[in-house]
Formats: sequence, C-alpha cells, structure tokens
Amino acid sequence: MEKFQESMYKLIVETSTKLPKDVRRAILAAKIKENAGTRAAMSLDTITDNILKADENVSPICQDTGLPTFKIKVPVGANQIKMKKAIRQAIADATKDTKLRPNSVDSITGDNSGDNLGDGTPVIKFEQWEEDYIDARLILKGGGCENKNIQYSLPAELEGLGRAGRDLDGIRKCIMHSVYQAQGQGCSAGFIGVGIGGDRTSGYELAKEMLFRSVDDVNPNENLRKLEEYVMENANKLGIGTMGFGGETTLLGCKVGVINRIPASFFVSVAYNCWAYRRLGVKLNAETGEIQEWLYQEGEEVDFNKAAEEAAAAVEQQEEKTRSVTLEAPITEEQIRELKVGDVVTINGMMHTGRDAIHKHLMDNPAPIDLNGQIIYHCGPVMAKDADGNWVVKAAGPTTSIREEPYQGDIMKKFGIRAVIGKGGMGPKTLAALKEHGGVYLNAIGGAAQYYAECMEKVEGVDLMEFGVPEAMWHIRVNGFTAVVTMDSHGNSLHEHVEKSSLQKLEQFKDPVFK
Ligand SMILES: O=C(O)C[C@H](O)C(=O)O
Ligand code: SF4
Repeated sequence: MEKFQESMYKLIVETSTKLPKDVRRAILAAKIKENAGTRAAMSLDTITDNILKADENVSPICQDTGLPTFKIKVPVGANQIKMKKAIRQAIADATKDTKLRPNSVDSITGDNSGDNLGDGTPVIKFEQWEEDYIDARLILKGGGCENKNIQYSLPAELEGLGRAGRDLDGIRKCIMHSVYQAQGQGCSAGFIGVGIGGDRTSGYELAKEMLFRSVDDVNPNENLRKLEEYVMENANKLGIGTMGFGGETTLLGCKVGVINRIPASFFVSVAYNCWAYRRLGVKLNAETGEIQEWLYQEGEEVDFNKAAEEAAAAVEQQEEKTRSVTLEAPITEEQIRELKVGDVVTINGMMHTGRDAIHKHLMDNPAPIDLNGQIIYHCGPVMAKDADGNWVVKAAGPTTSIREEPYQGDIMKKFGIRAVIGKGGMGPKTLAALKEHGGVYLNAIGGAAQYYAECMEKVEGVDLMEFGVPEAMWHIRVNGFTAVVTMDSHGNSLHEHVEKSSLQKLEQFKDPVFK
C-alpha cells in the first residue's frame, strides 16, 4: 500500500479542481436549453468558464471545500487504521497546497484548525466487500447546498402542495417541495439525492449515498425510475433557474433510493448538491494502493464552447434589457439610487470581504478600516502566499448571504456601507434597510471561484485574522468584477419575485400523480 497516500492526494486534488464528465454533460444540457442573452444563460456561461479555468489552473472550482467525505470499499484484511492515517495526511497536504480551503472549525470556540483535520473532519467511511480491489470515492459538498438539505416526516402539510400522505405521491410532493424551498441559495441548478425510509440518520445517509450514483444511470426500481423521471421533467417548470435568477433549468439530476422504515416513522430525506458537484472515485490495487481506473469519467470530453455555440445559433436571442454600470468605492448614495434590479455592475477598485464572524463582530465593535461608501463581499476565499510573502487569491466566489440577514441592514447603516455582494439574495429586513439607507445588493455567481479570483489584482491587507482565513476581513483590489443588482434601494427584489412566482408554479403539482 506504498502508493495509497499519493493516490488519495490525487483523488482530493482532482475532485476539488475537475468536475466529472457526467456532471459536465448535465451542465452542458442546461446551457443548451437556456435562451441566449438571458441572465440564466449568462450565469451558465460564467459557470462553464469557471469550470475550464479550474481545469487550467488546477485550482478549486469553488472556494468552499465543504466537508470532505470518503466512502471506501475494501477487501477483507485491508488495514483501515493505516488507510485512515494516510487519508488524513493527504488532506493536510492538499490544504497546504491550497487545493482545499482550511474548513474545519471548532463548533464552540470558532477556531479553524488550519489543515482540515479535526474531530469529525474529514468523514471516512469503510465497508468490506468480496472484490479484490479498493473502491475509494470522495465528495466535497459545500456548506451552502448542505444548508438546503431537508427532511420530511410524513404525513405533512406542504406549502403550495397541501397534504403529503404516506405513499409514493406524498414522496413526490416532498421532492418537488425540496427543490422549491432551496430556491437559488444552494447555487442552483442543483442535483438531489433522496432517501425514502430509515430513521432520521439512515434516511439522510441514504440521500447522500444517492449523490454517489452517476448522473446518467437509470434506476433499476421501476417505481423510483418513474419518480426520478417525473421530478426531472417537472421541477424544471418551477422557473427558479440558475442562481435563482429564473430560467429553464433548476434541477440537473435526481436520484432516489429506498430502505425499510419502522411503522411509526416515514421520512423522506433530501440532500441538495450545488452545480459544483465535486465527487469522484478511483479503483485501487489493494496491494500497492495504485490507481487503476477513474470513475464517473466515461464518454467523450465535454466541449462547452462548441456545443453551446451551436445551441445559441438554434435558439431565439432573448435580450433582456440590461444596463451596464461601473462602480468604484467610495460610492455615493446618489449613485446607488440610480441602480435598478437587473442592472449589471462592474466593480473596479477596493472591496472588503466579510462573512459570518465579521458580521457578528461588527455589531458590537468598530470596523478595522473606514467602511463609509465601501463594498462588502460575502466571501471566504482560498489564499496563498507567493515567493515574496504577499497574499494571493486562489479561489473567491460568493457565500450564501441570507445568513447575514439578522445583521446586514444595521451594519450598512452603522458604517455607511453602500453595496453588498453575495449570492442567493437577502430577506425583508435587508431590503427595507437598502431603501432607507440607500444601499444595493449584488448577486455574484455562486461557485465561480476561479472566475472571480482572476478579477482580484492585489490583496492590500487583512484584518481580524484571528477568525481564520475564510472568516477574516480581506481588503482586495479588483478589476472588472461583475455582478447583477438583484435588490435595489427602491424596494425591489428579484429573489422575492422568483420565490412568489415559483410558489404559484408549485401549486400546479398539487393533484395526485402516482395513485
Ligand atoms: O463557504 C463558502 O464559501 C460558501 C458556501 O458553500 C455557500 O454556499 O454559502
Ligand atoms: S458556494 Fe455554491 S457552488 Fe460553492 S459549495 Fe457553496 S453552494 Fe456549492
């Protein structure tokens, strides 16, 4: 097993930086379906551009490493203790090489371990089998999509769909609802794994197990095959679209599994995965630990550019009325009041990162720099130091903004912040504050960590490093950072609009389908 650690390192780097072919095919199909010129089509262009940049730079597709989870099947007699040690070392090495963001945080103190090792991190699950080789699979499932997982206990009353009973049709309603409730916050278009039955723990386990199925496979269980096909056809009628901007594709894959339950419980568990569906696998020689074969990589290379060009020629150009505006901090209230939902904003100059720890901190403490007229970016980047000891940005997409909803409005008013960039939108409290104070919310493309890292020309400094790399306040000079106004200072919110219209669309799925 002398090669095992090296093989695990390769698996980690490949999973973090290269999307598997089955996932690429699903994204390409979505791209072909969207009408050229719409916000959804432009977002998908950014996403595919980002995938190619990650290939080229061998850098993380998304900055969020998630909770690395390994599933390993071993022949009888394999030494699992040694394998676990090797995996932990490979994780620490990949973190040091900035292929993973330090993501393991003490739940009580908030301390980041810095190497992705800690109690419960990474997750490593072994199973013995009768084959003579090792099957090792890894998923890096990020936090934003993990937060959109949902578990239903049937019977239940579901918003938009009414009563969901303890039968196949009730399960259908839960799955449709799970896609609706995620909106764009888990970086749609997403993939879902569904677990029917079990208890609260084994139900979720099964749902996550489903994310290890290939996107293109066909369910051998006839009922579940029909259910999967139904969901794929109909969830895309919800109109949530890429990033929740509206559009034709909301869901890229649906895999359903079933296990027995006990009479009193009936759980339907849904694991939501963003488009940045980073899961790969390898077959290993059980003697040497050497890689024999990569999994999920069957088929031709996926050429996003060629296929999308052909598709664009075939579909109608639907130019939405977009206005382009360039902003550079410090920004005045007047400039902000001119912006409307739908405007595309290009930012040059300074922006400052701030996510969960910073927002909590700023409620009761002064800011480390003058934030008047400035731009806050909800982002926890992957950072490295160059040969001269200067910080460089390796990956820097937005994080889910709604977590800052309790603080955002107050902080904008307290410090005079004029613009906030994130993803997934914010709620009524922030919308009211934007109106009162003269602020704007800009939605960047979630997961496009390479795309945004390329706009970041210089790290001018960092404060509050005691919160760890992802949570610190980084002061970054950007050039050509593009995002869309989705909440303006006139009380308009694209997120509120899409949520309302998708709820109306959800109601068409109220009537029984599976009798
Ligand atoms: O932690 C992050 O950087 C992003 C997170 O995965 C999210 O989707 O909010
Ligand atoms: S930012 Fe989006 S793409 Fe990245 S892990 Fe979070 S949900 Fe996934």
